[in-house]
Amino acid sequence: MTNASTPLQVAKFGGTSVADFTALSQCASIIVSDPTTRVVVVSAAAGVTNRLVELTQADLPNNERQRLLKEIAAIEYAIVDQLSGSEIRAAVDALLTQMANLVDRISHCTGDQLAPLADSLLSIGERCSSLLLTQVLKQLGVDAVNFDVTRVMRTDGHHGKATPDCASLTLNALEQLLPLTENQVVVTQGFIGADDEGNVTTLGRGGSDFSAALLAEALGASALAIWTDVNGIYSCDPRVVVDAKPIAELSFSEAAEMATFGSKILHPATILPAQRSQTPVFVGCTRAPEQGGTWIRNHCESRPKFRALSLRRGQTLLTAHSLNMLHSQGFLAELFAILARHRISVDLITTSEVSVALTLDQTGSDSSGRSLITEALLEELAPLCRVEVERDLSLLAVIGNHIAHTSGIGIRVLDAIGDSNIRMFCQGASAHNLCFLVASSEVEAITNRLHARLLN
Ligand SMILES: Nc1ncnc2c1ncn2[C@@H]1O[C@H](COP(=O)(O)OP(=O)(O)O)[C@@H](O)[C@H]1O
Ligand SMILES: N[C@@H](CC(=O)OP(=O)(O)O)C(=O)O
Repeated sequence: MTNASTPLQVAKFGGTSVADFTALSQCASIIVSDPTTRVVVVSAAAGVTNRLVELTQADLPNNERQRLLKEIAAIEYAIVDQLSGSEIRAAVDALLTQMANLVDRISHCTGDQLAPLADSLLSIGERCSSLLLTQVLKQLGVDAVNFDVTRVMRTDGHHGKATPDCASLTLNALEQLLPLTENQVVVTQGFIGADDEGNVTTLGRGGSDFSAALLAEALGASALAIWTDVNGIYSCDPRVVVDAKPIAELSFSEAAEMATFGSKILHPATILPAQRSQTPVFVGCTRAPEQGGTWIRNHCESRPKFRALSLRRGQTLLTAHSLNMLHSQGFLAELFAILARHRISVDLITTSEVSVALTLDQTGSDSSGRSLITEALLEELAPLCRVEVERDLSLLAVIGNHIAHTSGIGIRVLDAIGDSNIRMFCQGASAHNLCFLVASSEVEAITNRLHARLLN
């Protein structure tokens, strides 16, 4: 643990915050404005990880491959061109050469070799950003050092969605990273780690928030700041509800519910380490830090009945039908064991006498972007039950406090849903949310009606 008299803040900057030279300069001025910011975690520049994900496909046509490589190089060199010194250009050259070599190896590889190469390739975006931000800071006269996070972020070997080993991370971070913070600002990468053998792993899409929260916990940080493209957490995604309101203060449990139910602003796993270590989390806008943002803490003054709406698109409803389920024991255990073998965790669940409907947890979904429902899974389920899969659904969650114990909520929610068809409705497991699945084509209209009725 750090000494309480020398507070250390971890700041994380997301993709849009490191997208170009102007954005990086804004990150630098935020870092400089608070001398307690000693550890900085960065994501890949906006659009880079999406392109790298496309490049992980072994069968991508060569012209597509070349186009994507050029687009990534253009993003990184547009920043390098604004920096002085030949060393930074040489360092970026080396990373981009490594990227091209990995893409070439991926195009010739099959089976099990693909996943480790894909993670090494995905790591290039974050590696470029940390190099570039370090240089921007140095040019401002800040003593900054680029730190390879794979030295400390130990994970299991599950490529694409690796699980961090918090005990190893803490030991490594206290030994190798913390001492550097005494005299320098340490700039490092989110999203990536390494297994016991040193192979690069990734924590799942959007995983940089999670990396930053884990590092903050490991270092005993006084606060974690998540800098992004909005000035805090709103009562709903402002891209969906234009009159969504910023929230000044949230409790850890409210923020965790929001993140879990799809508020993209925070990776779903971010709150857990912060809550465990009681590290306050600030969310603010890199472009406009003076506007303030949202503080997430253990206790907060207000505990409104309705706090926010979260929506998660791209949901898949899997319904397993089997007459063997009727009055039998162990059917669900068998079903869940198969799902567990395929590393799928179940999100929502409802049952009838002969069927069980469930949605799959896409928390920090696999970096490859592949569907969780694979042919191998369906083959294994076939002898147990008939499976029906429905796609293009969205999950809408009402997040608040003591919702389960408040009369009259159901009617208000159903009234806002109107004539639309609901594919699943869940309430009761948590006292603080109520959620339902609807067709994706209708979710925005329903969200706006619900926001107007419950949150305006
Ligand atoms: N409740 C919410 N409040 C604020 N932003 C939200 C919310 N839900 C979703 N978002 C979206 O999250 C985006 C920021 O997340 P993300 O794009 O992952 O940022 P970054 O790249 O900085 O990590 C915002 O632009 C906003 O559209
Ligand atoms: N670059 C990774 C990790 C990440 O967290 O990015 P962002 O902070 O921009 O959401 C991704 O796009 O998944």
